Amino acid sequence: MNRIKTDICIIGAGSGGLSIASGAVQMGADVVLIEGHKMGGDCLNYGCVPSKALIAAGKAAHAMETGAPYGVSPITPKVDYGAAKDHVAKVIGTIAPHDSVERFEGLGVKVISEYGQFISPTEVQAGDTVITARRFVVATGSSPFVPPIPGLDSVPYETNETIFELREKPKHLLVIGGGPIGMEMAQAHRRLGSEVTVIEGMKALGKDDPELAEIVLENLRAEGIEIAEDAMAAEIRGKVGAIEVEVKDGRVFKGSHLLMAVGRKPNLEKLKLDAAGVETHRGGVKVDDSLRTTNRRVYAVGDVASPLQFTHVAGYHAGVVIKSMLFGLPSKVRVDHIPWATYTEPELAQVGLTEAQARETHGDLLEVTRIEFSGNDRAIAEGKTQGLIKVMIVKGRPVGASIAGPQAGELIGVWALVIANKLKIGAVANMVAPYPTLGEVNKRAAGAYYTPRLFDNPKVKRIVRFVQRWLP
Ligand SMILES: Cc1cc2nc3c(=O)[nH]c(=O)nc-3n(C[C@H](O)[C@H](O)[C@H](O)COP(=O)(O)OP(=O)(O)OC[C@H]3O[C@@H](n4cnc5c(N)ncnc54)[C@H](O)[C@@H]3O)c2cc1C
Ligand SMILES: NC(=O)c1ccc[n+]([C@@H]2O[C@H](COP(=O)([O-])OP(=O)(O)OC[C@H]3O[C@@H](n4cnc5c(N)ncnc54)[C@H](O)[C@@H]3O)[C@@H](O)[C@H]2O)c1
Repeated sequence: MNRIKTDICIIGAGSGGLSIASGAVQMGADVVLIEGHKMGGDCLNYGCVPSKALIAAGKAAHAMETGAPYGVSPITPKVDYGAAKDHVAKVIGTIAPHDSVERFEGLGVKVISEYGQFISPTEVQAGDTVITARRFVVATGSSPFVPPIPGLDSVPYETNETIFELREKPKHLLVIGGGPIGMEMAQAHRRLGSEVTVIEGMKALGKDDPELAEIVLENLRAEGIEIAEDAMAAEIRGKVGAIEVEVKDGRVFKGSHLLMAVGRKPNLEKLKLDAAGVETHRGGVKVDDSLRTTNRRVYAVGDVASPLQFTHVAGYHAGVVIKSMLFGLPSKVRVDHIPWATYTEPELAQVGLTEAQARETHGDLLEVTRIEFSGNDRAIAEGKTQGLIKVMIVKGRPVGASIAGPQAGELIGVWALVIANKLKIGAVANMVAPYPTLGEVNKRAAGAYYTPRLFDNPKVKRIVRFVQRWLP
């Protein structure tokens, strides 16, 4: 057995583990990084990167069919689904060197390509190496949750770990789960020429503001995607090419392929956390607000420790634990400033509280400004006027923002900045936005806060009339 002593041992080389490894080693710590499968984790190999690449292929196809309003004759694109998957693989391949063993070893990290498991509160074994470390980080991510729906064990199905390698275009894709994975994949496949049915047990895009989610769902339906809500999958039957999903109320949906997208389960099995005295709960590793587990030497970050399962959250966690592990400084996580975006078209993005959450927390103190994209000149020029931004404001400070519309994922950045730094709404209202940009909706949403205060205010009118009388 080889033995290594190090400052920091990280288990899992996905978004969280890689960020910690590169940060810690470049600041002078000795770092061991253990990865049992693919460097880059879910985001690079089975998540964000391939999904956005497939969405890009779908957009290219969709553009060919929707040129008429611009004077460009629409044509039905000839989609080579396999070639679209080549594009996906190429994108992964382009980004992969950044997350590779070679790059990390070049930075000075010792990378071990094995699964790791705790053998004591201060030791992890990976293959034939035992690592003793001052601090450990569990960054093992999550995997697709596949519920025990009767019949599913005898029917072929895809998950996010297999769909990006599928080469034959599904004639009719059934998607169980109307969350971000389900809806992004539904639209990409529809645009690439598959029929698509989404079967959602409750409300599709249910974690977002329902009014804004509806704008997206309306557009997806208009593109030909069938979205069945209140449709909890109860039984699955059939074989490749002929699959049936029966939902609780007896409705039956038929398709050729099935994608399971009903949420995630934390990757805990291989870790033997008991040996380290690290406790878990249903959602993953139990952590305090410094991301420390019940063993104070062990931290946990990213999907394995967070209900907010996003790459940027894993990256944010990395910063929090680096501060604590490397400098021994107090460091706590916040969740109120975490944005997210779903990359359908139109996109759907959120930071802070939704209107309903803000109403519940702040009651009558809440003011909500609303601006539709239909009044934005750039949106009009591009023919993308479907969209709405809402900003939730309490005593002059935004506590949440929700956007459905073109590039909502980019536009939410301004509100993420404002909420992270607890800025006043005036910070956005005072900004000069270049014309004509979609970003002007942010400024207009901030300006709308002042509209009743300035334009519908008799006191302001009296003052202006008074000053005008005396001005030379
Ligand atoms: C289809 C899809 C699309 C997504 N799109 C987005 C998006 O657009 N934007 C966004 O922000 N997020 C997106 N996500 C979520 C994002 O991928 C995750 O939040 C992110 O990857 C979590 O990072 P992580 O470091 O916690 O885990 P991961 O990236 O999953 O990395 C964990 C790593 O640990 C390894 N591992 C597990 N157990 C062990 C062990 N015992 N020993 C050694 N190694 C181990 C795994 O092999 C894996 O490589 C998407 C997810 C999916 C599935
Ligand atoms: N753009 C992004 O940032 C992005 C994209 C994809 C995934 N992700 C991350 O991955 C996570 C997982 O995504 P997801 O879409 O798998 O999960 P999710 O939990 O967000 O959505 C799953 C959906 O499946 C439904 N469901 C559960 N059981 C069902 C059943 N038996 N029949 C029908 N419907 C059922 C749920 O009601 C829910 O709406 C997300 O929460 C997010 O953190 C992010």
